Amino acid sequence: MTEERQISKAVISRLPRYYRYLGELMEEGIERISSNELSARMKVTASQIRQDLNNFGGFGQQGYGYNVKYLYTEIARILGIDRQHNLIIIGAGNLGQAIANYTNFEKRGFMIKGMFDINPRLIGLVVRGVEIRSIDNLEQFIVDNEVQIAALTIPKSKAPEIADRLVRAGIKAIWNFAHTDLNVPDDVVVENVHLSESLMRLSYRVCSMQDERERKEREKTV
Ligand SMILES: NC(=O)c1ccc[n+]([C@@H]2O[C@H](COP(=O)([O-])OP(=O)(O)OC[C@H]3O[C@@H](n4cnc5c(N)ncnc54)[C@H](O)[C@@H]3O)[C@@H](O)[C@H]2O)c1
Repeated sequence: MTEERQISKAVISRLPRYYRYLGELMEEGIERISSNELSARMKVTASQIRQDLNNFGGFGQQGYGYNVKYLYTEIARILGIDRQHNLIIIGAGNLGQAIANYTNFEKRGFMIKGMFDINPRLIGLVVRGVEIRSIDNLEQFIVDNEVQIAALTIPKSKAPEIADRLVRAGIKAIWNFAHTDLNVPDDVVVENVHLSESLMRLSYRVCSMQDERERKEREKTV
């Protein structure tokens, strides 16, 4: 993974989208694609695509385009989704159970090994084959199951304390859904997922468009 360290965060953040489009191309039986065709599908400029994909030694060939399967496999390798990651979910409420019920994570190599909660009414229940366990058994479970990633779907007031426990137990990656920023050591990565922030961005865009339409209407009537 040494060469990947130089790739900018912006490029890395775009790779999952390339991966999704390439997967769709493979499903359609398309074996190769030019940057122009990919650009039309993805609605990003062909030069952006060339720049992004050139980071990996240029999978494209003049006059041939990109080999879809090769690019798909390489991006999977770069993202590390060609290997298995063991994952646990902390907080087996609405969101935790929704994540456990989603089957596609396993197809990407993310194996949900266990769920943890403090609610005695939930402990012992099984969600799509994944048992909900007492948080008391967290540390031992992490070691026994070589868990690398923990999804945090607990109230924000509990998140810092649980994050500390996870880090002490050896967790290296936290998928944080709790609405709070976590303080973790440098060798632990956190990916925050906040649906409400995404909705706020959507709100801004829809309101801006509406304001613009109203401004134009007013100009017409003046
Ligand atoms: N990031 C997002 O986009 C997003 C979206 C929805 C909800 N959330 C947040 O995710 C969290 C969960 O939401 P929800 O709707 O599933 O809530 P929920 O109340 O249904 O589930 C929370 C679960 O966490 C458990 N819990 C509480 N303290 C715990 C602890 N110390 N250890 C283990 N388990 C503990 C509770 O018993 C409960 O089962 C909330 O903080 C919510 O604000 C985030």
